[in-house]
Amino acid sequence: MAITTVGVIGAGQMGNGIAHVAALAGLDVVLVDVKAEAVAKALSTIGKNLDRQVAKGGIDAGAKDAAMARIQGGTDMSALSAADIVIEAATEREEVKLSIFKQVVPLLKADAILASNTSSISITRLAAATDRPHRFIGMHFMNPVPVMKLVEIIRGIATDDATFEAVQALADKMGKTTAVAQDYPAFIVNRVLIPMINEAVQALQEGVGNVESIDAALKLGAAHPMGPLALGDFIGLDTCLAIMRVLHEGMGDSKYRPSPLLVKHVEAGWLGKKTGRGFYDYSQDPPRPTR
Ligand SMILES: CC(=O)CC(=O)SCCNC(=O)CCNC(=O)[C@H](O)C(C)(C)COP(=O)(O)OP(=O)(O)OC[C@H]1O[C@@H](n2cnc3c(N)ncnc32)[C@H](O)[C@@H]1OP(=O)(O)O
Ligand SMILES: NC(=O)C1=CN([C@@H]2O[C@H](COP(=O)(O)OP(=O)(O)OC[C@H]3O[C@@H](n4cnc5c(N)ncnc54)[C@H](OP(=O)(O)O)[C@@H]3O)[C@@H](O)[C@H]2O)C=CC1
Repeated sequence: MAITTVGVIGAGQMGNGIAHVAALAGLDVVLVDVKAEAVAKALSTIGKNLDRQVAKGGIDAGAKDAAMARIQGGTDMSALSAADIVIEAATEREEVKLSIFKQVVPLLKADAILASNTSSISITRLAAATDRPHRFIGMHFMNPVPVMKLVEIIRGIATDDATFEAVQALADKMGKTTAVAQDYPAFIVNRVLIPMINEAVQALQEGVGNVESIDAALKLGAAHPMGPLALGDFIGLDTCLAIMRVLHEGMGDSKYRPSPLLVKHVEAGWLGKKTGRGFYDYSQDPPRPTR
């Protein structure tokens, strides 16, 4: 099945990145969110990120304009009826995703693929709540989507071969390399990465180091491009906590216990870069460590 139109649900940091890369790959994109402001912000971010690629000589201005023209943004879910595949990239909460699928499934083409960009939630369980478990799959992009090479593909227990092959071909067309993960809590990347971030928060809580020393230690001592606390802020601390909770519950092992300091940050609404404060204060330039 040839995919020419991609629907994206959720115009946050991942949704805008997925729309950006799909449009640049020559696909038509329908980007929907519950809030018109989120769609407007996403379109503006995509424009800025494409400008950056033009300025660096990666693409020409014509390619930017053509990509922008291929993206139709809005709040009307019925626009997704044109899509050959819909990639759900809304907030990492199972009840949000389930309510989206309930609303969207009746609008889709009979043979459309439904994919979730979930960071951690069972693909089999999400698929079972739709009318098409065989055409449901995990298509997990990494942040920032225009930069990171990987797409993790997660098959649910019912995902058929045609769906898997179509999604692998789509990832190729979008210039990504794929890694296949089995459907266990948080799959591969986040099974390893998010407990590392959680451990850095726990080390901060215990006073093993401060924000600056913990991030410097991993950047300079283990060649990570960002320190774990800056990376947590970049991902979103709400998303990190949601993933830890899925791991904790799904594996039933106390080693995945979320750090109480991570919980407190989320309770305070200090979700990281997207809210202006996390382990760093982003109102300062450069961002200032908060502890
Ligand atoms: C939670 C999950 O479910 C899964 C996940 O995604 S986990 C998170 C995975 N991501 C990571 O681990 C990211 C780690 N960090 C990095 O790789 C780097 O710090 C970074 C790529 C984000 C920034 O790199 P940097 O060298 O500090 O900055 P900078 O030089 O400005 O940018 C490098 C390139 O990325 C581009 N870029 C940076 N941020 C970007 C963004 N948000 N959107 C688009 N492009 C971006 C820049 O234009 C630049 O492009 P060129 O190479 O063509 O020049
Ligand atoms: N952040 C990351 O590094 C990565 C995240 N992911 C996954 O991608 C998904 C999105 O994450 P991310 O982009 O960071 O999150 P964001 O918080 O940036 O964006 C989520 C968007 O979804 C919107 N939304 C919420 N409910 C609905 C709904 N019912 N219908 C349509 N849109 C809705 C939100 O609106 P509002 O703000 O109004 O709630 C927001 O605009 C999550 O599943 C996450 O786990 C995957 C890889 C990396």
